Amino acid sequence: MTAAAHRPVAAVADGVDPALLVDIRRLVIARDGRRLLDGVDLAIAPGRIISLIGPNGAGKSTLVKVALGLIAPDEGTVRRRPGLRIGYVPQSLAVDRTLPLTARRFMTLADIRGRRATAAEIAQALAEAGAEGLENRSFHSLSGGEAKRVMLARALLQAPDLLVLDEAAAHLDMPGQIAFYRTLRTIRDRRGCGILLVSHDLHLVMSATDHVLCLNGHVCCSGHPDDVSRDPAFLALFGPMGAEALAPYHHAHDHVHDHVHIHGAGAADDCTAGCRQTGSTHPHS
Ligand SMILES: Nc1ncnc2c1ncn2[C@@H]1O[C@H](COP(=O)(O)OP(=O)(O)OP(=O)(O)O)[C@@H](O)[C@H]1O
Repeated sequence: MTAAAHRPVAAVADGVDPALLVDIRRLVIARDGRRLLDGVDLAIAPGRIISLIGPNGAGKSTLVKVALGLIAPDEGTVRRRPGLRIGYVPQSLAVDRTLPLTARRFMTLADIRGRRATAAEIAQALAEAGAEGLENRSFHSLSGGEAKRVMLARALLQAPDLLVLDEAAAHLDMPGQIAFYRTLRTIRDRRGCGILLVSHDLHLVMSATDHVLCLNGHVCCSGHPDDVSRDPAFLALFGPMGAEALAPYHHAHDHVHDHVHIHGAGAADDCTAGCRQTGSTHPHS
């Protein structure tokens, strides 16, 4: 964590919705004279699953770091609900394979507000994450899917108001991804927590998400998955394969990009074709 992580973020004086877990407005993050994020709004309410999608280098991880409080905004405001508890599930963990480490030990590496988790709490969290009975397994022997669920269980120990998952379904096969997203929805339903996902898996993201934010430095489009899937900006970014992965959607764009996007296979050369911004994730906008 950098020194910037400890800098206080600006508070929004007016129009604050105290129910929001995270409230980001007109965010600018600039590095080396380049705006990595430009004018981004993101509001995360309890009980909502929000997915960040976008091509490589779109700023998804940067936005997550801002939401987590690891990066302070250069412009704009970031407000987190006072006392907000965040559970973070990384894409993967680099754990020294020479270290003997059971799943239980792994889960106690982080304190729960100054104390160690009890065996019962660990068992309960593992069960909720769909990793029941893995306590005594070597962490290194777990499959990608099992390790992901143990990391989710560890995040649940924090009784999070907000779960943040970076590349939630990475390293999981299709059945594993479907099952994992189903687990996330169950957790959301049971706990009422907000969930912020970063994912490259358009199909699953769309099927499991309440709200999608399509980033490419700025918010290209956002809204319900059905709507985003018909947005010309989305189609320009992700091309025919993206269009196939998603239901058609309606969205008007009123800005024209002045830069070329990084695209996946089959994508258009850029998203100047009708890419005009009207979308916002913010209920106040
Ligand atoms: N500290 C930094 N200094 C300069 N540039 C940075 C810094 N951090 C990130 N970037 C750049 O900002 C852009 C966005 O990076 P970021 O990791 O947020 O994208 P991403 O959408 O998560 O990408 P990916 O899908 O490839 O993981 C990239 O071009 C990256 O090189």
